[in-house]
Amino acid sequence: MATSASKALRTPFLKTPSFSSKQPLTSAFSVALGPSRRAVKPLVVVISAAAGGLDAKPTVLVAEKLGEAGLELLKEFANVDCAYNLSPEELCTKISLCDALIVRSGTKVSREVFESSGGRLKVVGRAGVGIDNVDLAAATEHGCLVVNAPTANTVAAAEHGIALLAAMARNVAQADASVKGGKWQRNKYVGVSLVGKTLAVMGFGKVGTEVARRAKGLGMHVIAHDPYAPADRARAIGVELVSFDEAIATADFISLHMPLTPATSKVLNDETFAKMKKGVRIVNVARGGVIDEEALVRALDAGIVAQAALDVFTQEPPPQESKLIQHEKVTATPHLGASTMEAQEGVAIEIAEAVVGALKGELAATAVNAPMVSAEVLTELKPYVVLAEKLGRLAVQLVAGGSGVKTVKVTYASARATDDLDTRLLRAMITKGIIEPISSVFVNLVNADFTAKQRGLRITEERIGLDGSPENPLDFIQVQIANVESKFASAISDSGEIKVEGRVKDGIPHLTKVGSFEVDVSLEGSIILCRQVDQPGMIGRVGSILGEENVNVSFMSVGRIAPRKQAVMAIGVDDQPSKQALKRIGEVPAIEEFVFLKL
Ligand SMILES: NC(=O)c1ccc[n+]([C@@H]2O[C@H](COP(=O)([O-])OP(=O)(O)OC[C@H]3O[C@@H](n4cnc5c(N)ncnc54)[C@H](O)[C@@H]3O)[C@@H](O)[C@H]2O)c1
Ligand SMILES: O=C(O)[C@H](O)COP(=O)(O)O
Repeated sequence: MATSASKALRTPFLKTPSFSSKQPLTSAFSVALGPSRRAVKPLVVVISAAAGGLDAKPTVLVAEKLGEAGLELLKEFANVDCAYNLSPEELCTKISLCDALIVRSGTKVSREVFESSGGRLKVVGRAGVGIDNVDLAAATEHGCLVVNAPTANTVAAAEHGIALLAAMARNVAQADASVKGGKWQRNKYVGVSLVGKTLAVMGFGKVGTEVARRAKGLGMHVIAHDPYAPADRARAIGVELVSFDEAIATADFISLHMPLTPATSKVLNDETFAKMKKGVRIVNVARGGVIDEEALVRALDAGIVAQAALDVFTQEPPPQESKLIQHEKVTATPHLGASTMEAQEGVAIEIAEAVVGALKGELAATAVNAPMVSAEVLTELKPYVVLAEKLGRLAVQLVAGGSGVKTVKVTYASARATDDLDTRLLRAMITKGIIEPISSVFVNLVNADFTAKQRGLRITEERIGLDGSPENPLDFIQVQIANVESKFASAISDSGEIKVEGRVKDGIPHLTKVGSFEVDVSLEGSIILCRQVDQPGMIGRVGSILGEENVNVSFMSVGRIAPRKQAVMAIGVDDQPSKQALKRIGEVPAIEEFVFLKL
């Protein structure tokens, strides 16, 4: 609680916003391996999640079958509730008792799920790649981290794609059904060869790349379309990246490997089927929604598409009477791409480690809805992260009640090149520091920008380039709040904003400027700021009041404009002073205003 007195305004102990008790925010890294197996180390920020009390274990709801090794890992750290085939209503009811949720593709993690969690759900783990069944916007708005397991099922999906490609080309499934039906139709099931044929891989990511590699081994000519894939990665395995139109117009086989997004939804439709080579064959192990399924039935009937092999469907399971799955030219499997023993074991371990790591606030798995910050950068920024949050907390507590905080300017002074200083984490922590003391909202790296925007808080960032050694990422951080009045008038800078500035010294964040006054107090415990007429004995007088009131002083510093003129005294205290102690400080004749700020 911030408390202040301004003799000029005669408003001692202004009522200020209270702190809500929230779970602590800790930072963690996560590590993901991309298709090139290069380590990418995204940062995630999650909350220790023992909602049942400090010592209670967190609860993880596993809503779809997960490999045993993953469950064992989870059980070492959390209470694990395996509850499969929950209805949406049952999931919403259960979720309020859970800190983490693990799903595969069969569970819709809708906005209602996040709303029903009452803020307890901190991590959603998707045991697989596709996160189209998770409402990411809702997760972000609720500060819930979403992690996935992006690498463990890549090979399984690619192998299933190749299996479908070959099975389709040689009518394996249809011929098998025919033999089991007592027939021997050798002429009916004459297939087509793969060798020498052109395969268009649509989506040249992890699975697409592995499919391309394998198809080349089968002697196919492989082209790929992916607007975001680097050409050199394709070239390295002898694949040419081409436009969408060229890919679909020249391919004998098309294999789909892009995510389902607004841009890829129904990307194969009447119009695009019409541009394909007559007799093209299509494999889909990506997502059903990338194909307009009714248009595919028309294209199959018209002979534009000779055959399709589908592992995924718009609706899963598809209705039994679906013309598509009943079509004799269609081979269908029930979303089996990731379903190998090896992949499921790998996915289970990958997601369990990610979720446990996230719940612990340690190294966690891949964050889907948080910015990526490398592990090295995070280690380096750690003390500045603390500084950023504390400066935000200080600045907002200096705002006079009734002044709405709308515009915040953050200045980073650094000798580093602009592209060598990632400030997203710092901005998120300043946002947290500013918003949390004045609301009941929980802010973390996941929802900081969203929460600021929602509250109409505009945070602008500016860099001051310094000469000198770029050894330290930052020299100082300055937070300014414009267009507000302050309950501590001395915090207003010459240009009219509340201004606080801080530096990291020996790994400890320090407050080094308030308004136009230089101070130096470590940002630990709480702070009392006093403006006084500079004169001998002030430190002693305030110090003895605090001593008599049993408040331990950790630090004291005086910043003044000139000897015997106005000065600001910053006092670091370990304990919260009583109202009586603050009243006595306010009664010291030379003190013109003071404020108590909780960090
Ligand atoms: N059937 C299964 O069981 C199964 C298993 C694993 C993955 N999948 C699905 O396969 C797909 C690919 O998975 P991944 O691990 O390779 O993902 P990935 O992110 O590594 O690759 C996806 C690629 O698609 C590209 N892309 C995005 N938009 C595109 C567009 N408009 N056109 C073309 N390319 C586009 C991306 O640039 C990326 O390179 C996902 O939809 C995933 O859910 C299915
Ligand atoms: O996106 C994925 O990882 C695959 O579609 C696998 O989904 P599943 O975990 O439901 O098998």
